[in-house]
Amino acid sequence: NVVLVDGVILNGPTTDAKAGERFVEDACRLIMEEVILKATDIREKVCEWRPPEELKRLLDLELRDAGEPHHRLLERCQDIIRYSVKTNHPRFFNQLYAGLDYYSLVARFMTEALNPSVYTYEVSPVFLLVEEAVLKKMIEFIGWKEGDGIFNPGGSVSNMYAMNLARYKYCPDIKEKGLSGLPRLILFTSAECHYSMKKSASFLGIGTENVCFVETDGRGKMIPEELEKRVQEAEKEGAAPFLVCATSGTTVLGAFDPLDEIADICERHGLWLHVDASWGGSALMSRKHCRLLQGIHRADSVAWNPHKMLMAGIQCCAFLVKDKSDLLKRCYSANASYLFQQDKFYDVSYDTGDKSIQCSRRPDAFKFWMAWKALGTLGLEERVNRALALSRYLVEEIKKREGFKLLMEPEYANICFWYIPPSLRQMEEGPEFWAKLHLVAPAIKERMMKKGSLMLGYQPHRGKVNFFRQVVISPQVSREDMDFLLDEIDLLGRDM
Ligand SMILES: O=C(O)c1cc(=O)cc(C(=O)O)o1
Repeated sequence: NVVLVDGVILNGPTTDAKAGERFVEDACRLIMEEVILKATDIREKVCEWRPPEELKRLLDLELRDAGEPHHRLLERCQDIIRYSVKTNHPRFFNQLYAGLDYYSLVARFMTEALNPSVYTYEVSPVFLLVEEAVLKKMIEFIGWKEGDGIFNPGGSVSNMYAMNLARYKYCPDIKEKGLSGLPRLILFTSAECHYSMKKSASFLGIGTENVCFVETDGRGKMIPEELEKRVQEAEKEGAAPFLVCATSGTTVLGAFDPLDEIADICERHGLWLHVDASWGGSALMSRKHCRLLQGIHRADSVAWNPHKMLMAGIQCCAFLVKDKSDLLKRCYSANASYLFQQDKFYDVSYDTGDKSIQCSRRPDAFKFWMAWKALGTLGLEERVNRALALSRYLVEEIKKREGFKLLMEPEYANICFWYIPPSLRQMEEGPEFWAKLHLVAPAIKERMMKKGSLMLGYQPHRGKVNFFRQVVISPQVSREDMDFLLDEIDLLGRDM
């Protein structure tokens, strides 16, 4: 007997599971062949550049009334892969993330298929325990005996959490009473800090005018004496300093702030110390390089993104808090009765989702856990050490090559340099020289993307004209790739 409600047949399932399963199998085969097997093949192009208007036509993005047959969908999947940048490619150096970790990729496949939301133990028993285990281990590497934390959708969100948590610690009433009646809160960070400091200050209603950008030295490191001076000035003005955000591994230069000296100042003035180690935090896994973050155990909170140097797959971002009480939960919880029932049959302290500003949340810790489980701490340490050794190799090669000029001696995996084409090499380094040099990197970048041979970031930075920023991360990158990088830039730019 057919059951009809509002003209809809309710008997039996409607989706054709068999067809769907076949589509999944075909699509997985396509992904294996077109992405994974080619991911590290340097004969493949890093990108298949097309201008936006042309790409819109090629992809036929319009959504229509009628669906499309599977064979047509598979063709579209092929196009989408073809025109997507191959961030796994050994010569993708464009961002602070790169490369393919096979173990974290499997974790990503699994969580996409399982599709959990990490708010309660009842829905995500495994992934909540995985998150707890990973946070615990990361806290150990920071040097805290215990603490708290949560995985966030981005390092910017972690920095926002830190700012809000520091403010909440400073005046807990804000959660209920809001901003009215607050003193003029001031936070301090370095002139090299991540742009999410400004985003966070505006988003949280602190105001970007109340972010004090402390001067840095020639290598991009915050000057403690300058910080002390700015804090005292703010106190004299009757403002309310509450937070210092230091950076371990700045975005462009890869600079590490002197954390011990900064922590001394925070202790003296009773300020929350947040360390944005989104990029540099991974050096904590290396016994050789962890000294870059000397003093990080004195921080009140840390942002650390395993999706960067440790290749856990975008996004994988931990926000860690030294306070082991339930400060994080008190600050963010809203006790939704339909998720965080207190009368459940199990220990509800495992329902950790209320520590987050999010409701639905992806199991991002699992990507990192799988890679860590596969490689071990020693394998991850080796990954960091190799990336920094390869960086050192490149620095020495640049020093040997005519036409390449380092901005500075790097501390980490960011190698910033100019390429000076032969036409400019005899010019005196005056305004005209710099004006002409400013045009070189963007032009070489255009040529490399249209050729698909390489992707490397460039930027102007604090008065310096456009320069390249090479970032070394992936174990699939070889010395030969470093040589290729310099050869290719010279090949693409020598006629400029
Ligand atoms: O997560 C990243 O890969 C990332 C985050 C940034 O803020 C900036 C950059 C970058 O400049 O490449 O990368």
